[in-house]
Amino acid sequence: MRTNITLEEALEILLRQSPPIESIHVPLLESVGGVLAEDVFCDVNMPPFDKSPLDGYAVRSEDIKNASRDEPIILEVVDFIPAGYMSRKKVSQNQAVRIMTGAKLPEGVDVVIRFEETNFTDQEVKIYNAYPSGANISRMGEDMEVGDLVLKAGSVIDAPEIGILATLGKGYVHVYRKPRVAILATGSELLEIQQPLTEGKIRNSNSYTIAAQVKKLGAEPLMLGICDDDIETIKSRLKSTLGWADIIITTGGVSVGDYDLAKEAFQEVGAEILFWRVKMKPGTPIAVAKYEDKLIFGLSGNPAAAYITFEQFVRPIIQKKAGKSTYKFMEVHSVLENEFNKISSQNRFVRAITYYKDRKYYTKLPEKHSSGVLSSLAGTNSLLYIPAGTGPYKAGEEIKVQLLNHPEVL
Ligand SMILES: Nc1nc2c(c(=O)[nH]1)N[C@H]1C(S)=C(S)[C@@H](COP(=O)(O)OP(=O)(O)OC[C@H]3O[C@@H](n4cnc5c(N)ncnc54)[C@H](O)[C@@H]3O)O[C@H]1N2
Ligand code: MOO
Repeated sequence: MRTNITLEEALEILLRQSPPIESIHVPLLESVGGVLAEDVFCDVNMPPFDKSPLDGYAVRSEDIKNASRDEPIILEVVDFIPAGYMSRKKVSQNQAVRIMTGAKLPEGVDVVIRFEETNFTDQEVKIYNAYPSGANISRMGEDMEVGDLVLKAGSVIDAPEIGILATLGKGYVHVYRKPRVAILATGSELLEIQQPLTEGKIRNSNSYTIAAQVKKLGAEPLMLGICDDDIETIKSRLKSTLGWADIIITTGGVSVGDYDLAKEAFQEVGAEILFWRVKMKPGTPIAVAKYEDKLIFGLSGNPAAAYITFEQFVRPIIQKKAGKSTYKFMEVHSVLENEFNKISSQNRFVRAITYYKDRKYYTKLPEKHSSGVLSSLAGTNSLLYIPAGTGPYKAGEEIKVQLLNHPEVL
């Protein structure tokens, strides 16, 4: 078992252990939020024909090359083409067709002129300007061409991707199955959230915070409830979910206390501990084990430590298992608005609120930031990264923050 490793080493070990899970075939709209498991190539030109992007008149540029305000060119209107219909006529010299947005251009024309720039009757149209050949025409294939790689495996499916897949006629799509994440809160001090508080007890908030984090990533959480600091109970809860879950997260019981039993329980159900303790604050005592192709994360019971270590370690693994091709946060340089005096011998993440104003990022830190404090996480959207040995930081200094709601753009 490796211990006291760096953040980078921990992530490398975890990413190595996390191939994507299998793909499934789902109806198009059910794929929203999922990750595409196949490269999608275009098999139809879009648009499939040269079309008019305007309501107006399709004409021959040659006929109108001498048009001016004082001496407009008059063309004979020989047809009318609504979208969805096509003209059988070939447009000849000094002729025009009235055409609607989206309609296929008839043979012979090479310019479309919007209504507002013309004067017209049913029989003829007056043109006041010359236009170069090709003006106001949407060319066949200008959006997508046959053979184009339009969506890459690993892309997250959002509304635009759904539109593209619909354009290509895909009623069903291959996506990676959502990772299943079981969550167990260990600690004899814990009560279910509906229970009234009794002496020495607190409610289990961690499972809910983590289930929300899992849900936000598009994965499937399953809360296994609370369990006493009793190794047999922890083991039986783990065993009951090893068949279902791709990832198990426990909170509490990973430090060095008499009742810190998580690691032992992981080993006794047959999992191999990959590492215990990472050089970071908060959440140092994190333990991770591997059981077949599943990972078991033992996170600190401290609510903010659990939240932050989830973001650093569990989130990238859920994303990688879900088939995503990016699983880092966007990192930006930002101006610190308040001072941060703590000097740490370990890398530290501090919850923060980061905003953008006048072409700069600014970051403010809530007053409370200890790993046992949950309340000040509310409203935060970023983590200030403090490398080991640096600090104190003064207000106005430039610092680096991770934006928790923005993935890195490749
Ligand atoms: N002698 C030492 N003691 C501790 C050390 C150490 O190095 N030496 N490390 C400290 C650090 S740092 C952390 S972090 C904690 C981690 O401890 P555990 O992971 O074993 O967590 P617990 O002791 O079970 O709980 C910590 C704290 O969080 C509360 N908690 C637990 N579960 C929940 C839950 N589901 N919802 C809300 N709150 C929860 C729990 O009551 C404790 O107050 O160890 C330090 N000790
Ligand atoms: O590692 Mo602990 O979460 O700092 O208190």
